[in-house]
Amino acid sequence: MIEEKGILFVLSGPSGVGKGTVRKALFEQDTNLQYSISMTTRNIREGEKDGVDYFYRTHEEFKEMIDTNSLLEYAEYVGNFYGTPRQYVEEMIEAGHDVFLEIEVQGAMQVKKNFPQGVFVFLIPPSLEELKNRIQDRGTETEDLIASRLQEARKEIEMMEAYDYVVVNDSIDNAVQKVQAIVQSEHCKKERVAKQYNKALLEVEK
Ligand SMILES: Nc1ncnc2c1ncn2[C@@H]1O[C@H](COP(=O)(O)OP(=O)(O)OP(=O)(O)O)[C@@H](O)[C@H]1O
Ligand SMILES: Nc1nc2c(ncn2[C@@H]2O[C@H](COP(=O)(O)O)[C@@H](O)[C@H]2O)c(=O)[nH]1
Repeated sequence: MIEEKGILFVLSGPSGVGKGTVRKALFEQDTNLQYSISMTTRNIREGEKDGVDYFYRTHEEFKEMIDTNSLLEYAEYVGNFYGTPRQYVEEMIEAGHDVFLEIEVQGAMQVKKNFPQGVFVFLIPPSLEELKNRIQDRGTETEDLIASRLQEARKEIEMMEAYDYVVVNDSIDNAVQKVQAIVQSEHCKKERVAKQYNKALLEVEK
């Protein structure tokens, strides 16, 4: 019989589009998904918690993770490093759990190269004006950093064709519903493939 592995979902999109907001709302509905907490060298923001929002690390500690091949992917983004701890993701997937990554585009493309069976979802804003308003209203970045993140956003949006799905985050409810539908549909696909495979195996064994 085919071993049931978990599905790796990757959510990307420009900074401020609402990835974290959509993911948190999705996790309130879908308790079967496991969130992979990333490592970062950026400073902790007010209200964030180490080990919940990120594992906050020094540049030296992050470099050590790179050197020991402990990251599934990593990227430098607007002056800081971000990466996905490899062991957690691999163990969860092997054990049959679905894992959810919330990462920027360079990292997502590394995952796509090494783990093409993943499901890649790109979240876009209704407009660039609205994206700017969302980052500004969040109030976590200086004007300079907002400008750098918006500059990155233009490059990132050009990459959306590399993704399996594109979802517009117009309202949070709409976006969550669509991402939830993607998760369910990928599950149905996986179950159908497993059933077909197991049926074919039984035929061969007859
Ligand atoms: N559909 C929406 N309509 C209006 N505001 C939204 C919507 N989705 C998210 N927001 C708001 O936009 C801001 C940015 O959202 P969030 O922090 O989730 O973005 P993000 O993509 O995770 O950003 P980053 O990549 O920088 O971590 C937040 O203040 C959030 O409340
Ligand atoms: N390549 C990766 N990108 C990541 C990871 N964790 C988060 N991110 C992305 O970085 C930017 C900036 O995040 P912020 O918290 O400083 O606003 C954003 O697009 C995140 O999704 C990761 O492990 N790898």
